[in-house]
Amino acid sequence: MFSRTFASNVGNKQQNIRSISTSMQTKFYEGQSVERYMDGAASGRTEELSLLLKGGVNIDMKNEKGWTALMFAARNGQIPTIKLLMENGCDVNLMNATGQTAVDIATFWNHKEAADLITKQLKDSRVEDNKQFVNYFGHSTLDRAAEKRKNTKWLKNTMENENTTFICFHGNSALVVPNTDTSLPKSVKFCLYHVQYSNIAKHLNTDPLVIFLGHEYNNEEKAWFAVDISSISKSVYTSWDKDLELLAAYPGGMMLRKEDASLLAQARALFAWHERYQFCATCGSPTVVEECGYKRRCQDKECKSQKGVHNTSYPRVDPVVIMLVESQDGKSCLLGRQKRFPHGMWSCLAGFVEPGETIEDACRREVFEESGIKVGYVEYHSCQPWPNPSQLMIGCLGRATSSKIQVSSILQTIVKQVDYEELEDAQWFSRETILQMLARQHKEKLFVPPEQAIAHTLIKHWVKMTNANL
Ligand SMILES: NC(=O)c1ccc[n+]([C@@H]2O[C@H](COP(=O)([O-])OP(=O)(O)OC[C@H]3O[C@@H](n4cnc5c(N)ncnc54)[C@H](O)[C@@H]3O)[C@@H](O)[C@H]2O)c1
Ligand SMILES: [Mg+2]
Ligand SMILES: [Mg+2]
Ligand SMILES: [Mg+2]
Ligand SMILES: [Zn+2]
Repeated sequence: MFSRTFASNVGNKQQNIRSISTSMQTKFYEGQSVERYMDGAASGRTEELSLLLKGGVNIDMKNEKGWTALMFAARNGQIPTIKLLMENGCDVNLMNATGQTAVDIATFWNHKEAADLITKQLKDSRVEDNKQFVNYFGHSTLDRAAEKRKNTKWLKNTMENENTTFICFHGNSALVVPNTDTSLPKSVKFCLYHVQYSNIAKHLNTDPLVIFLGHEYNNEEKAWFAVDISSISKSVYTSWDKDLELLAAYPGGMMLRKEDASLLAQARALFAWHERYQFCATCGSPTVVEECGYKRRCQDKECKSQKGVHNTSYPRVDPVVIMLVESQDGKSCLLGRQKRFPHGMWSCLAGFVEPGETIEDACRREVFEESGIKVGYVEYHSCQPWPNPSQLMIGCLGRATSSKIQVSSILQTIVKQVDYEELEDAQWFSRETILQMLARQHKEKLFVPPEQAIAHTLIKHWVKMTNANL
C-alpha cells in the first residue's frame, strides 16, 4: 500500500554498475583484461587500476568464481587499493560463489586493517544505498568498542592519553561553549566542551562516574569518554574557560552540531540511568558501576541478579512508537496537540511500546487511544534516540481505516479522574496546510516540531511522498 514510501525510503538501491560504451573499453571485457584488472587489485597496482577505472571498467565485475577486485585486494590486505576501489564506489556487499564477502576474506587472511576499513564502508554504504534517513541525535561517528569496557588497563591508559577527549555532565546538563563557527547551521548555538582528563582530574571526586563512549573507527587512539562533574561548582568550571555554561540535555540538546548531539544522547541516557538505578531492582541493595558505565552490579553476592544475565543490570532504552497516520484517501494526515506543547504546535502521535507488543500494534493502539482513529497498514521509516532521558523513537507511517476523531477515546473516563489528558486535540491536516506549517507561513501561526525531531522528518516525508513541491 505504501509502495511510494518504500521507493523513496528503502527501495532505491543504487545499482552502481558502470557501463562501458566505447569500443576500446568494450575490449576490456575480454578474458585477458579481466585478469589484468583482478591481478592489479591483488598486487596493489593502484595507478593501473585507477586508469582502468577512469576508462569506465565495471568496478564490480566478477571472475568465474565470483571474486571481485575488492575481494582480491582484501585477500592480500592491499590498503591503498581497497581505498581506491571504495572511493570509486565499489559494492562492498557482494559475495563470491562460496558466499564470502570482502570482509570475510580479509578477516580469514588476517588483514585486520583491511577488514575494519571495509566494515566501516559497509556500514556507511548501507545508509547510503538504502537512502535510510538518519535523524538528529543518531549521527554517531564512534565505534562503541564494547569489548574495551572490561579492559581496565586499556581504559586507564586511554583515559590519560592526550588524544582522548572528555565531555562533561552536571546532572541533566552538558558543559558547553557558545558556537563561534559561522559555517555551521544557524540552529547550532553551542558546542560540547572538549577537555583532557589531566586538566580536570584534580577538581573531581576521587572516583567520578566515567563512561566510555567509544573510539573513532579504526583509531583506538582517539577515544571519547563522558565524566560526571556534578561535584564541581560553577566558579571552578568557569575558571577552565569563562564562556562555559551548562545546557540542559533536553531541549538544549537540539542546539548542537549533529555529531555532538549523538554524543549527548548516548551520555545523557547513561547518566540518567546511573542516577535513577543506584539500588538493585531485585533486592534493594546498593549497586556498583562496572564496564565503564555500561553495567550496575548488585553488591549482595546472594542476589538473584548475580546469577545469569539480568536486564536490571544494564542501561535502559525505552521504545516509543511515533507515527504519521495518513487518511484513507491519502489526502490528509493526523496530528495531535499535547497541553505542554508551545501554542500553535502540532505533532505526530506517539506512545510507549508495551511489553509483548509489536511495533505495528503499538502504533495502532496508541493512535486509537489518543484519537479514536483505527489504523491498518503500518510500516517503519526511521528512528531516533531521544535523550529525555532514553527513549528510542521508532518512526512509522500508518494508513487509517476510519476517519472520525474522538480524542483520548479509551482514556476519557480515567482522564476525568486523574485530570490528565494524553492529547488536548487531534485533527486531520491537508497537505497544503502542512506545507504552510512546515514553512511557518500558516495564517493562524500553526507549525510542526523543528527539524531535529523525528516528528518533523515523518511529516516532511509524507509531504514529499505525496509529491508536493518541497
Ligand atoms: N522526537 C519526537 O519527535 C517526539 C515526539 C513525540 C513524543 N516524543 C517522546 O516520546 C515519549 C512518549 O510519548 P507520549 O508521552 O505520547 O507516550 P504515551 O502516549 O504512551 O503516554 C505517556 C504516558 O505513558 C505512561 N508510560 C508508559 N511507559 C512509560 C515509560 N517507559 N516511561 C514513561 N512513561 C511511560 C505514563 O503514564 C506516561 O504519562 C515522550 O517522552 C516524548 O518525549 C518525542
Ligand atoms: Mg498514549
Ligand atoms: Mg502519546
Ligand atoms: Mg501509552
Ligand atoms: Zn540485588
